[in-house]
Amino acid sequence: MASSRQLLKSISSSARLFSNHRTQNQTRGYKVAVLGAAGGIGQPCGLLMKMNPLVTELRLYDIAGTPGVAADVSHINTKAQVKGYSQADDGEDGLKNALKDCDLVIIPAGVPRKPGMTRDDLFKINAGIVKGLVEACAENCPKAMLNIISNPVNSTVPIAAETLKQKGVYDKKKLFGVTTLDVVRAKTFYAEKKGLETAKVDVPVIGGHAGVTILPLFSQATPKAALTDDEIDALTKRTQDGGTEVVAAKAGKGSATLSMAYAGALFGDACLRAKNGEAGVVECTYVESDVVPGVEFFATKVSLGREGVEKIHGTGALTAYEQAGLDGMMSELKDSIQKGLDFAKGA
Ligand SMILES: NC(=O)c1ccc[n+]([C@@H]2O[C@H](COP(=O)([O-])OP(=O)(O)OC[C@H]3O[C@@H](n4cnc5c(N)ncnc54)[C@H](O)[C@@H]3O)[C@@H](O)[C@H]2O)c1
Ligand SMILES: O=C(O)C[C@H](O)C(=O)O
Repeated sequence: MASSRQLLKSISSSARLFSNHRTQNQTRGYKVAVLGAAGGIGQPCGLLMKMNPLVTELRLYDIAGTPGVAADVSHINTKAQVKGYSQADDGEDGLKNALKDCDLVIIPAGVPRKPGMTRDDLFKINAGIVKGLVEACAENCPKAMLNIISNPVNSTVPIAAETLKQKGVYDKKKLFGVTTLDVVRAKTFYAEKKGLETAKVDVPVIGGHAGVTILPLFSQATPKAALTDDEIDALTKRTQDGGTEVVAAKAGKGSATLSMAYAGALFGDACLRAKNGEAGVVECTYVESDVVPGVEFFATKVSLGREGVEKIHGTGALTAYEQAGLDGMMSELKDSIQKGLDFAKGA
């Protein structure tokens, strides 16, 4: 068992995940808000963003409960100043003040799945929550990068895009659906299967974030390891069903929270590093894209820069199995995008 000294050492070296680049770039400080900050994802995500040296102000917003979360997180001895805002304590000003001039807004607000539900079953409640929060972002921090975690991501990102358009502040370079957890899972499952060092593994995941729309590209995984067709099929299905695996294991107590907070903090950090001028920041993310004809939003590898999306990469060469996966997701992805756009347009 690790001694507490070893444990602390390992936590601080994970914290260096967030700080390796800072010797080369002049470090600026950024204002970051987490909306839904008292929730299962919001609390650990707030904690991880408090550990990020690029964050100077961390605003934690939820309907209720955020003053307690903020007081707790604020005692951690890193430089970010933490403040909690809630509708219950601050009324309408809570959200406004949480968002004022933010550089990055991370949104895990909304209800999670229970066993037997699809992500689309969350649309009824979460669509309105995301629309309302994005309207407030448009009014209070129109230049912020927005990281949308709330499900169904395939629809909530189009809702956010349309909402920002209606407010006259849409910048497609700054709106991201967070699909990092799919990448995290694909890397973990591939490394476990092939006995590889997990930290050195990369697996791109394209498409969207629900069932068959999640398409891991094991043909492009690095380091390369031989995989049989059956292994590829099993790894692909496990990645697509990763969220459902957690929902089933939690047996009615929600969906992935800790691994999502980790993934959300990694993606948030990538946005901040790019904003801070670090070169070569590339992440898979669901953005407005013309890589695949017929769908307006799609996840592939994206190079990030100071202003957000710098370059959207293509899918790369696909195997016949992957091409079939891409063809097979199109109608679901199209429908989910249209559903989001229609909702935001009030159609
Ligand atoms: N993108 C992904 O990969 C991914 C992964 C896991 C979960 N999720 C999604 O993230 C969302 C949150 O999951 P969770 O487990 O944290 O749920 P949770 O219920 O534990 O927390 C959600 C929080 O959002 C808050 N909230 C609701 N409406 C709000 C509003 N209008 N303003 C501010 N806060 C509001 C709630 O009060 C609650 O504290 C769900 O929709 C879930 O499906 C996405
Ligand atoms: O599966 C869910 O409902 C939550 C999330 O989208 C996940 O992939 O874990």
